[in-house]
Amino acid sequence: MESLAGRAYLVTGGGTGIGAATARRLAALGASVTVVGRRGEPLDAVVADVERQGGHALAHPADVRDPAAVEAAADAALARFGRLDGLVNNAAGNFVAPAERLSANGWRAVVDIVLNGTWNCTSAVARRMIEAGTPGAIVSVIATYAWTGHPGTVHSAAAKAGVVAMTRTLAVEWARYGIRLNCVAPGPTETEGAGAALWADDADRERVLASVPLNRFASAPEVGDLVGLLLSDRAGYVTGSILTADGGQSLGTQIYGPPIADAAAPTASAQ
Ligand SMILES: CCC/C=C/C(=O)SCCNC(=O)CCNC(=O)[C@H](O)C(C)(C)COP(=O)([O-])OP(=O)([O-])OC[C@H]1O[C@@H](n2cnc3c(N)ncnc32)[C@H](O)[C@@H]1OP(=O)([O-])[O-]
Ligand SMILES: NC(=O)C1=CN([C@@H]2O[C@H](COP(=O)(O)OP(=O)(O)OC[C@H]3O[C@@H](n4cnc5c(N)ncnc54)[C@H](OP(=O)(O)O)[C@@H]3O)[C@@H](O)[C@H]2O)C=CC1
Repeated sequence: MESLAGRAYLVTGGGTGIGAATARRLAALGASVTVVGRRGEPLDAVVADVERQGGHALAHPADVRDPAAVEAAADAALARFGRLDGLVNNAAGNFVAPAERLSANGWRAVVDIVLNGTWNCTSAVARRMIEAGTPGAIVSVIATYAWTGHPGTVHSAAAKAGVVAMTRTLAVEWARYGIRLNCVAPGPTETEGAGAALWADDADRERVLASVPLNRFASAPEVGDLVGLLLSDRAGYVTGSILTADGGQSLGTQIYGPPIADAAAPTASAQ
């Protein structure tokens, strides 16, 4: 099993869903975690949880769209834990809107959080690591529609594609500092945020489920595990890569022969 003992990471969107599960996972692997998000309350709950398990965590409310607030978050993490070994870019905003009805502000809100926010955090954390001579790793949580596209979420698809290009560019540029950058691309994952934004009713959920060959949603902790793996030394030769964990969704569904639902295959479990 990988270990992150003694290391310190910043996790954006660390108060809910995949971000909270990731923060808990990193803490369980021995890392100190600074969780960042706009609302203080969910961040505090994650910190309390980590501390109950004997770990170390800090809540720092900040909007990733605000470069000064992100700089302050990185400073607070350094001041508290004395080092920064990397970052998880997990904060995001999303909603379904037909592109022809998407307002300029709607586009800007999502692209600012996902693309500019990722840059603000990546730049703030990496500059401090470079200055301190600390090698480390950055993982950004994207979505497979960064390369397939996704009708209904053009803002998010375009922004996540930008994060992929940023990751690949900086993986080469910052290799000389020992900083690895990778992405995790989860498929539909059971979280309140995604549920509200993307599959608000049963019919939507069923449609999403039917698009996944493994026929289930991912859980937030299993995505958090993969982030932990990519941050760890077990992935020490992995950089500029995308780890897809989407139950096969981006490969499409069977269109020839009988529908998969008619076959007597068991439902895949999380084990
Ligand atoms: C495979 C699955 C992949 C999953 C990926 C995920 O990311 S899941 C993660 C999911 N988790 C989350 O998404 C959690 C975080 N999400 C959020 O904070 C919000 O959803 C946010 C992204 C809108 C940002 O909030 P904010 O306070 O910065 O912004 P604001 O409220 O001021 O609005 C700005 C503009 O957007 C407009 N607009 C908003 N909604 C809709 C809509 N449904 N329809 C149309 N338009 C909409 C709104 O009208 C306004 O434009 P206007 O009227 O001025 O022209
Ligand atoms: N769930 C899914 O099916 C999938 C999710 N993903 C990706 O996983 C990541 C996590 O999503 P998920 O856990 O599902 O959803 P959540 O809505 O739970 O997570 C989004 C987090 O981002 C934070 N956030 C949003 N805007 C900002 C901002 N401007 N500044 C700082 N923090 C912000 C939110 O906290 P707050 O509101 O307090 O700021 C929240 O904690 C996202 O990158 C998403 O795109 C990818 C593929 C599938």
